Amino acid sequence: MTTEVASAPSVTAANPPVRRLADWPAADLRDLAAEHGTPLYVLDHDRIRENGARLRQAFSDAEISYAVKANAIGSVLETIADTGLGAECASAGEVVRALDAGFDRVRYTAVNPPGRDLDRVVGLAADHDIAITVGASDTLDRLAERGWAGELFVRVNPGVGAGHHEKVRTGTDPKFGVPGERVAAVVSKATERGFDVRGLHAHAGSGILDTDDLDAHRALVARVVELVDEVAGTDVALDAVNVGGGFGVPYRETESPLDLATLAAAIHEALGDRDPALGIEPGRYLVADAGVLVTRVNTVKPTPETTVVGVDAGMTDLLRPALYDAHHAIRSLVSDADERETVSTTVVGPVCESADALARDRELPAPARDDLLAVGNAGAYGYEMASTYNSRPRPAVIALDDGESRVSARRETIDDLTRLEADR
Ligand SMILES: Cc1ncc(COP(=O)(O)O)c(C=O)c1O
Ligand SMILES: N[C@@H](CCCC[NH3+])C(=O)O
Repeated sequence: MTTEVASAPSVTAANPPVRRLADWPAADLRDLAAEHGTPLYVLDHDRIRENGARLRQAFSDAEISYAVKANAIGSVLETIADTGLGAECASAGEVVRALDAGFDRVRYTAVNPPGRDLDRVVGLAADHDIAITVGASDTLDRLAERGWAGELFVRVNPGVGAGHHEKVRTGTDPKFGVPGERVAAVVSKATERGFDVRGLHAHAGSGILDTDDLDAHRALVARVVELVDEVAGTDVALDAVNVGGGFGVPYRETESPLDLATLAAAIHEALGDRDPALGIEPGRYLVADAGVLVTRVNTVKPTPETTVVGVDAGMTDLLRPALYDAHHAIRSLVSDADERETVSTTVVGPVCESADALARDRELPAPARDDLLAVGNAGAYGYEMASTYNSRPRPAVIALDDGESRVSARRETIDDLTRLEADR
């Protein structure tokens, strides 16, 4: 079903590098909540296209693959596939969903891949453009056993980690990538086995925003280049490097957006006079500010420390605050917000865990029962990391597209929760 919305959230010709929560029209979000209930994810596909356009402009010479893990809803994937980007996938499930959505180029980054995933991806590669990135010598053996002879990247552990939280700094975590001193040996093994080794891959982490961390991008590229040179010493010429994703977006009002042109220049400078085919694989950057989570206030409880505002979305809908202490902007959608006094609040969900808070110590117009609140930057790693813990059905997802809204994912029901269980 499609519904007209009064006005699509502002899509300006200028394509600003950031869209703040305040830029979303409250009346439209209230209408959508009235029609579809809460909690509700709203994803603006026009904004996703804008984010893609800025990336393509800054990295016009690079192969850009969308990291599907940021948001794998079919309608989002279709929108991104239509812009001509490729897909970076972390599992066979993501590969299948990306191909179904129409991506014609897939990069599968196999992290400790289950055999079932390798079987599926190798099977699909017979008919599709799929390259596989391996981060362990064992994965080469397991691919050879399956008769794989396609395009391959070797993921290196760059020893350079960056990102918004220690749990997302993969570049220094030995779980990810081949250690530097083993890279040349793994590349020669892959070549001897007859794989079409295209190049090296590295990823520093996720949510890299500030200026210091641009240095992390430079250091990562410099390390990859060093390893490409080392491999060249063994007479294998690599013609591509993929420097991963991790491009951050501002979650706080005080943060500035990443300057993509500066980032692209830093990467090119670090590549030096070599001219390998450059690949990048951003996820968050495409979808984060294209999404909000709309939630309704159920309880308001004044306490000596704070006003506890109980809403109907929690860590099962948006895990990031509980998992990473991530900051998401939060805003009242009531029409008389300006007339209310401001109070200090802690916004909590309905889950039986003290980690279940969406925001702590936030000033909000005094919330009342049934008010609607919006949580910003919910388009990346939001619905994707939702769970049914506490037997809570997952929220619905609405797409805004060219002035219309449609359901991208229906609200899960309590009956859905038991659909995998055997008959008793
Ligand atoms: C290998 C790889 N590529 C790309 C990404 C996308 O990261 P982001 O969404 O921060 O751009 C990730 C996630 O951190 C990743 O692990
Ligand atoms: N899930 C993380 C990003 C991790 C990306 C995967 N390597 C987040 O919400 O910030």
